Amino acid sequence: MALTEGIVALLLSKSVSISLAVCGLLFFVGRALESSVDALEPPVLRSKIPIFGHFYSLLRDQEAFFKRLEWHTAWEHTPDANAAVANTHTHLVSKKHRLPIATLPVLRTKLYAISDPILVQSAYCNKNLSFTPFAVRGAQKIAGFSDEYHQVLMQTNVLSEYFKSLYDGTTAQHIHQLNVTSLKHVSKHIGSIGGDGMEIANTYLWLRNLMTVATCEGLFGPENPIRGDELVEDVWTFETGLPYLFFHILNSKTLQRTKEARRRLQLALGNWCKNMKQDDEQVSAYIRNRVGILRGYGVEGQDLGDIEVGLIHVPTSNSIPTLFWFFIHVFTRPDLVLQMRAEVEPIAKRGPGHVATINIDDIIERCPLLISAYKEASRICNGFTCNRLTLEDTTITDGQGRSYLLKKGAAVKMPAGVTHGSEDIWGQDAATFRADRFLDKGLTSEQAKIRRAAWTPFGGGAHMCPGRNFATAEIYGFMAALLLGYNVEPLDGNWDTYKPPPMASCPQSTSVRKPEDEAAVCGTRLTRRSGWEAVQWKFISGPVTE
Ligand code: HEM
Repeated sequence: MALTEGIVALLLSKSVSISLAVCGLLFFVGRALESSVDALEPPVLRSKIPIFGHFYSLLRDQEAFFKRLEWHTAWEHTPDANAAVANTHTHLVSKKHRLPIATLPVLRTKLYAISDPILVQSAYCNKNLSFTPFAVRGAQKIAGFSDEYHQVLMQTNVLSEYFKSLYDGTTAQHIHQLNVTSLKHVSKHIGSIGGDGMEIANTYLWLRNLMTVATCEGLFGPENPIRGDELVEDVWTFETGLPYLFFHILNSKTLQRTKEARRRLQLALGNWCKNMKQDDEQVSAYIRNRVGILRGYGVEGQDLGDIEVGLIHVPTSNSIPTLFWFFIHVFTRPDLVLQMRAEVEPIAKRGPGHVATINIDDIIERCPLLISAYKEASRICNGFTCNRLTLEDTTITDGQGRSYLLKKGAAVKMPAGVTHGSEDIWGQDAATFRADRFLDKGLTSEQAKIRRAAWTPFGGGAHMCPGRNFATAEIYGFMAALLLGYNVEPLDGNWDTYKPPPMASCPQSTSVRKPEDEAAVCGTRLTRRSGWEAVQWKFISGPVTE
C-alpha cells in the first residue's frame, strides 16, 4: 500500500508531471508532424527520441547507425507450449527480427534504409532512384564555388554531360593507359630499393603518399600538379575535412585547415588547367573530358581549378585505405604470402636487363587467390553508404517477390557495411579475414547469388564507380610486385607479435575505413628477395605497355 501511495505521489509531483507532459507533447507533435506512411511502404521504425531522433543518431553514429537498425526487437504473441490445446493460449515475448528494409521518419520527411542485398540491387537498377540531386547539393558545398556557377549547374545540361564524361573517360582503352602510367611511378619507387633494403617509418603514410602521386601521374600526365609533399598532404586534409564543409560543422580549426588546403589545391589545379591542351593525349581522358565539358560551358582559367577540386580526392580516398588493409591482411600471414607468391610467380616474365614484366590481365585471369584476398579485404574495410533520392513513387522487389513502395521525395540509404558484415550471408566468421572466401565451394546457387549481390564496394547501377578497374589494377599490380620481389617485415619485430591498427568508422563522405590513428601505424622494412635483387618492374595492361 505504502509503495502504491509512493508511486502515486511521485507521479503527481510537479517536476515529474511537467516531464511527462513534455514527453507526451513531443510524442504527439512528432506523430502529427510525421508524413503519412502507406501500407505498401516498408515497415516504420521510430526513434526513441521523437521528431529528429534518427537524424541526430545518423549524424552521430554514421555507419554504426545502420548496423543497429538491422535487428529490430518487437513484442509478439507466441503460442503457450504448456496449453492443453495448441494456440489457445499465447504469451508476449520479445523477438529480434532482421529488417530487410525500413521506413525511418525524420522531421517532416522520411528515409528508407535497405540492407537486403537483393532489394539493394533492385534499388540500384531503378531509374527513379537518382544520385544527381545529392551531387548538385554537395558540389557547391565541397568545392565552395560561386553562386553564379551553381546557377549554370541548375539551369543547363552540364551536370549530366559531366557525369557522362566520367564514364566515357574510363572505358577499357583509357583504363589500360591509366594503369600503366600510374604503375610506372610505383615501379620507379620500388625499383630504387637497393641491397640495404628500405625502412619505412609509417606503412600507411608510405602507401598513401606514394599512391597519391602515382594515381595523379596517371590522371594528369607528365605535368601532374599533385607532386610535392605539401599538396599531397592537402589532398588528405581536404578529404578528411569534407564532412565539416558538407554539414557546416563549426569546428573552426578543422574547417579552417580544410579550406586552406582546398585553396592551395584549387590554385595548383587552376594553373594546371590554364595550360592543359584539350588534345594532349598524355593527360587521361577522365580529366580531359570533364575539363572539356566545363570549357564548353564557358568556364576557363582559375574557375576550372576551383571546380575541379571537388573530385580531387575521389581517385585516392578509397583505393589507398583499401590497399593498406589488403597489404596488412596479406603480409601479416606468411603462409598466405607463400601461396600468393606461388600463384603470381608464373605470370612474371623475366627479360634481359633484369626486367620483370607483369601483365595486369594475367593477374585477373590467373591469380584467383590474389583476387579473392583483395575482395575479402575490401569486404571488411568498405563501409560505403549509398544515397539515392526517389524522383517518382516506385517499387522495389526482394528475392521472394515481396514488393515495397518507395514514395517520391524520400532519401534511400543502402549501407554496404551491413551487407558486407552479415553472418547470414558470409558465415559465422564474417568478421574475420579469410583470403579464399570468394573461392568458397559448395554454396547453393541462391547463396552464391546473394553473396554476389551483397558485395558492393563500388556501389551500383548508373553511378557505379567508374574508376573501379583502375583502382583494382593499381592494387593488384603493386601487390604482385611486392609479393614477388621483396621480403616485407615490420620494423618492430615479427608479424606474429604485430597488432594491426584498429579501423576507424566510415564517415558518410567516403567509402573505406581508415586506420583509427594514422600517425601511429607501424613501419615496414622491404628487402629484396634472393634471385630478384636487381629486378626493375614493367607493367602491361591490355595493349598498352610502357
Ligand atoms: C578501391 C577504390 C574505390 C572504391 C572502393 C570506390 C568506391 C566508389 C563508390 C562506392 C562510389 C559511389 C557509387 C554509387 O553511388 O553507386 C564511387 C563513385 C565514383 N568513383 Fe569510385 N571508388 C574507388 C576508386 C575510384 C577511382 C580510382 C576513381 C577515379 C579514377 C573513382 C572515381 C569515381 C567517380 C568519378 C565516382 C562518381 C560516379 C558518379 O556519381 O556517377 N573511384 N566510387
